[in-house]
Amino acid sequence: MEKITDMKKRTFAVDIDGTITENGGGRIHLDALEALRRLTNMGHDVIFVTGRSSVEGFLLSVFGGTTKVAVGENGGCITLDSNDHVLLGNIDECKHAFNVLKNNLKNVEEKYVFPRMTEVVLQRTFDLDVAQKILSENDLDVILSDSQYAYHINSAGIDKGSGFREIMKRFSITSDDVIAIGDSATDVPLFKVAKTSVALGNASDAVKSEATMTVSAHAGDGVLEALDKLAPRLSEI
Ligand SMILES: O=C(O)COP(=O)(O)O
Ligand SMILES: [Mg+2]
Repeated sequence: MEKITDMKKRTFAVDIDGTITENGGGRIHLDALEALRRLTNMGHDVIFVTGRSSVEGFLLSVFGGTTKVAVGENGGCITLDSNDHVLLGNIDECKHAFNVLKNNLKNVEEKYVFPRMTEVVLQRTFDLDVAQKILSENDLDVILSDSQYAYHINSAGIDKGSGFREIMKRFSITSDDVIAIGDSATDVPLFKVAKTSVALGNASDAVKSEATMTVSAHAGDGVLEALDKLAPRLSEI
């Protein structure tokens, strides 16, 4: 397992819900956030990549003291500053897919979240496989995914991996330098653009099988366990 003992700059691509939050309510695991701030102070980049809005991810980076850029909307939007957003997805085709689902399936309801510019966020109140079948029968080229907190309808080709690749292009980051940390299926595309990927203890076996390493602790405790394994020097500063 790779250890960060050299001072080569790394980029940590970190999920939010189920990764640095303590529970379904979104409360931040403060020790995990402090460890991520320490990594930033050491000269590494720590970038949140989330299914929440990119504004929430950006604000967390400001208040948390990590790198001031965020990928949100499950890869659909990047926020570079308070009024600088890069839209990578197209919300109209997501809204059309939502209406088709609503007309063909019971309990398809939007989730009340912060406003989205590129995707539709749904409550986890219907069978995902049945919904996927309806979308393909209607030739709707969108992605329906489950973060364990919400279902997301994103444009075709839009996921956390494509969103983070946009960051990598803009900041000349190579996969070798990326360490991805996450808990759910929506993080798997992000794992695939990283040389090192960590699935937390609360991740499913399917998600764990897609990561290069797993930890036993859940959420924020799992982030601390992973950083101890990857960056033992962290505790020395
Ligand atoms: O809003 C969600 O779907 C959960 O977001 P996450 O990608 O930070 O886990
Ligand atoms: Mg998550």
